[in-house]
Amino acid sequence: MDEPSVTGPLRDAAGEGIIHTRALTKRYRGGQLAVDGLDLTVPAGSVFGFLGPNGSGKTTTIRMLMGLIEPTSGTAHVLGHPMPRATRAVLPHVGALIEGPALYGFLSGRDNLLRYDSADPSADPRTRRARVAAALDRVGLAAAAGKKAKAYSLGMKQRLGLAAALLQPRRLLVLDEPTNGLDPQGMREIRALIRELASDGTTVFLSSHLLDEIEQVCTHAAVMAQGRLITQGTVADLAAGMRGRLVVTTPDTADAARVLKERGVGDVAVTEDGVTGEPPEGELAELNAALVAAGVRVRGFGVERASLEDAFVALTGEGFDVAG
Ligand SMILES: Nc1ncnc2c1ncn2[C@@H]1O[C@H](COP(=O)(O)OP(=O)(O)OP(=O)(O)O)[C@@H](O)[C@H]1O
Repeated sequence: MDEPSVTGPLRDAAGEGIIHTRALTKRYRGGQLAVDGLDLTVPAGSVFGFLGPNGSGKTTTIRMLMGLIEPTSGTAHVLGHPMPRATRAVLPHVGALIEGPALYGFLSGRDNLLRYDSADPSADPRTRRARVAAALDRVGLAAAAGKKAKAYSLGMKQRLGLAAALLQPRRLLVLDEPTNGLDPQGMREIRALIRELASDGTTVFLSSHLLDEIEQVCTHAAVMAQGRLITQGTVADLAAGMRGRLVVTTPDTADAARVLKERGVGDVAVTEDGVTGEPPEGELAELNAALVAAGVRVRGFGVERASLEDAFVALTGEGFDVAG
């Protein structure tokens, strides 16, 4: 048996990331190329957003990372070990919430976790009750622990799934669309919980098709489209790569548009309450002064930061118009 054992501190192998893939590729039997030559590096301690529209290959990638399916070609390392070869050694250090938690509706939240933990050969039965109580507390389900899971809201079920992932100390949490199907309040709660989990050093890898979710929660992101990696980096760098947009709020839109064009501003567009354009290379204050000198009543003036959505559209040439 040449399966590597995970002893001592798990490595961020040679600084190569908690997750590291090279040319990772999956072609399903039907011929569908779901993941195509993926090179992914997830830094230790990051909250890493894996972003892409439905069908872009996120779940397939996660299933390869977790050793659930074999890649067609390429390699994947998790915590410094090759997957799927080291699956049994690596998975006890990874908390995963993939495709919704599998719950028994007739059991209470607490009993679901007790049952889940007792199915884990690496879990110590002597500390089981205490660990279950701590995990329930962590996700804010202590008060509802005795309720049957079928009476839980979707958000509570999702929290219970997270609690299951937290029953043991984890180096890495892998969450596949953790807020899918939740209402805005439920989404806020799960996002706050993810931030909190990350603040104690756990690396979190989460997939999402929601750009604003990635912007709110993640330090790093990778963008997928049609099985291919479009870009990866810090969220700040991805958005900063975009130049943003000049926004002038004014009732005098025609005059404002004329002045901006005269001053060489590109892509000038009139909106309901003003004019927008490409940010100028030169001094912003001079442009503002020119508007005022031309009698334009300027009520707001500035460059709006580009969003990750702008970055995505610019990178892929597509909108990010996918429904929940
Ligand atoms: N078991 C399978 N057999 C054949 N094709 C598959 C299988 N699973 C996924 N696919 C296809 O592979 C592509 C990528 O799917 P995948 O589920 O990885 O994308 P995703 O980004 O996770 O999307 P979603 O958010 O909808 O799950 C899709 O075209 C999908 O139809």
